[in-house]
Amino acid sequence: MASASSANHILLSPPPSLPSLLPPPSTAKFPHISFPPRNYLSPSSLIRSQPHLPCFITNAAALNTAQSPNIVSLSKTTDPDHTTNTSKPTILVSEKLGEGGLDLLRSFADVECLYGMSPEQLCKEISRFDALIVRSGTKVSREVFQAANGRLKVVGRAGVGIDNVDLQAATELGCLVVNAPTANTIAAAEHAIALLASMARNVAQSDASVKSGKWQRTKYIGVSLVGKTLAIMGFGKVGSEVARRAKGLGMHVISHDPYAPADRARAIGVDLVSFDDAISTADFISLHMPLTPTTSKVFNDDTFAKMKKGARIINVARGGVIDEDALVRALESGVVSQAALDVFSEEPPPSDSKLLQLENVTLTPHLGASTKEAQLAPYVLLAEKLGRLAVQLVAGGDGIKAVKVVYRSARDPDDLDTRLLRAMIIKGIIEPISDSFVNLVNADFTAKQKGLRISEERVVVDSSPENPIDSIQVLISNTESKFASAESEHGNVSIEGRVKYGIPHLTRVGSYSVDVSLEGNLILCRQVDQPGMIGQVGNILGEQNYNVSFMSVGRTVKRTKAIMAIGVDEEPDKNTLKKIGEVSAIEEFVFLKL
Ligand SMILES: NC(=O)C1=CN([C@@H]2O[C@H](COP(=O)(O)OP(=O)(O)OC[C@H]3O[C@@H](n4cnc5c(N)ncnc54)[C@H](O)[C@@H]3O)[C@@H](O)[C@H]2O)C=CC1
Ligand SMILES: O=C(O)C(=O)COP(=O)(O)O
Repeated sequence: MASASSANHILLSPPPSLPSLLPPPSTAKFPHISFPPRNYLSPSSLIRSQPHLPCFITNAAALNTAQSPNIVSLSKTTDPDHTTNTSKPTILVSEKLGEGGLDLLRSFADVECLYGMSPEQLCKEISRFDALIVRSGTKVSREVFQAANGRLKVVGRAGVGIDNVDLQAATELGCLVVNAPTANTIAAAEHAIALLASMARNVAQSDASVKSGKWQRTKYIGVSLVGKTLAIMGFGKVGSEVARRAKGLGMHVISHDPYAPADRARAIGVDLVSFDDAISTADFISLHMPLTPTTSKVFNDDTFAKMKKGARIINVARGGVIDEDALVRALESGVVSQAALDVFSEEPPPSDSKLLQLENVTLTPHLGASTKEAQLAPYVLLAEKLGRLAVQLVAGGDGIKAVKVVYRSARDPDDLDTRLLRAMIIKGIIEPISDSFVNLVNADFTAKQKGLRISEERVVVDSSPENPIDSIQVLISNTESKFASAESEHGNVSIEGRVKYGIPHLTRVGSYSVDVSLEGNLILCRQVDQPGMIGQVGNILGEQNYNVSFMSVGRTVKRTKAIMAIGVDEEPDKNTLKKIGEVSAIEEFVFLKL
């Protein structure tokens, strides 16, 4: 998949069987790295909000490090005149990212956030930076790469679409471009469905009408979705999620995508059809292809003319795939009866854009990726916490040789890219017992160096396909636990966790079920399952003013043995822990720092 062509370039072509963000074959020369489709575990959210790692490092993990000179050199910064060396790389963030993400970037780089720059300002500033992080609002043009004067090594796109980055110029000028293609997939799909349903029922229009004092029940009679045909144009990550949801609404779903595998579509009950068949038979047309030279203005006078009269269009992809003047004409003539648009060829659209004036158009300001969930990476956090917890359960910690990770998910195992999770588990295991700083780039290498073998298993389970992962289990074999109850029947130290309501939870220790959020500190006790245990331990902690944040009791058989998981805000002193250990019904206990 990856190949290096010269000292300064990382060249990647999409995996042969997978659709890429870019149209094959010409883009194989671009230095853009894309991940397999339907990988919900990408680090997009990291860069957006809680990054343990920035996106460009993440993407570099797809490569052999020997093939990634740009990444390697990022840690050594030279000014444009090559006169001074600084120890930290410099990163320019030109659009808003979450504070957690910025903090992490700041831990290894000098980060400057300059939001709302004009193109001229960006060109003026860029030569001071080794890396640039953008979202969809910054145009990284040839001029920007040229103005960088050779210093800019990587452009990280915190999101999917990389149409705002001049990839050709990046290639020519030796700059790596990476994106984070998956964390906002669900957000974008849900937004498409929101627009589909609200358009069909005139929600935005009637809302404005009621708020202006009117009560127009007849004017806003809508159309039903059930039994209608929806054409998904671009059956990639977002498109296929829209398809799943539309099937749930009782729609007949077809799709056009020249590169999508038919069996993947069939598995969701979607027929892949030609472009003309899709647009001529659909009642609703939802756009999910990338903006490329091939797809630019692919919806134009000619194609609108082929549509079923009165078709309705949703665009959560890119404004540029539609010729907006042609759309206005189609809307005015009734060829297209309604449109719901999240994206525009120019953002924000100019105030005199006709699209802003037509009542049969619903508009949102590029909100596709803007959900709280798309900005978080709870699974990544879960993975790290499980690693951290597992290592603390091992007697003598650093003797760990083999770790097995079991990912349970309703999704096809081939769709589960676990690189980031594996890296975070390794980080969680290694960092507490060594001085190493582990990130996605060096995780596998560091594990190998420490003689740690990591094996992974993906198990399909019957759970909600909405969740990328149902649970993650970390097993450490050939070792003794300092908390014997954490050992499974096969003698492995075993813990399991899930993301619940967006928060990582510990759900199993050994063969005991528990249910505690992985925050703060944790005391695990095994005791005789009898009344009054929670009170006794709670009192000991309370007497010393230690605040208990949660408690959960798990047992295998009633009135025999139970595990109590107690969350505490602060680390109890030795004396308090000793007192807990002296409670007669408590057989063993361990204090764990999360
Ligand atoms: N509104 C928003 O906030 C968001 C917008 N997006 C946009 O959605 C687009 C799709 O995102 P993903 O599904 O993650 O990308 P993806 O790469 O998984 O899917 C794109 C699909 O389009 C197909 N395609 C390429 N050329 C085509 C053509 N001429 N006709 C039909 N299909 C074609 C590809 O084969 C691929 O299957 C992104 O490129 C981005 O521009 C993505 C996330 C959020
Ligand atoms: O990820 C994408 O392609 C998007 O369109 C989201 O853009 P944003 O990061 O919200 O500016």
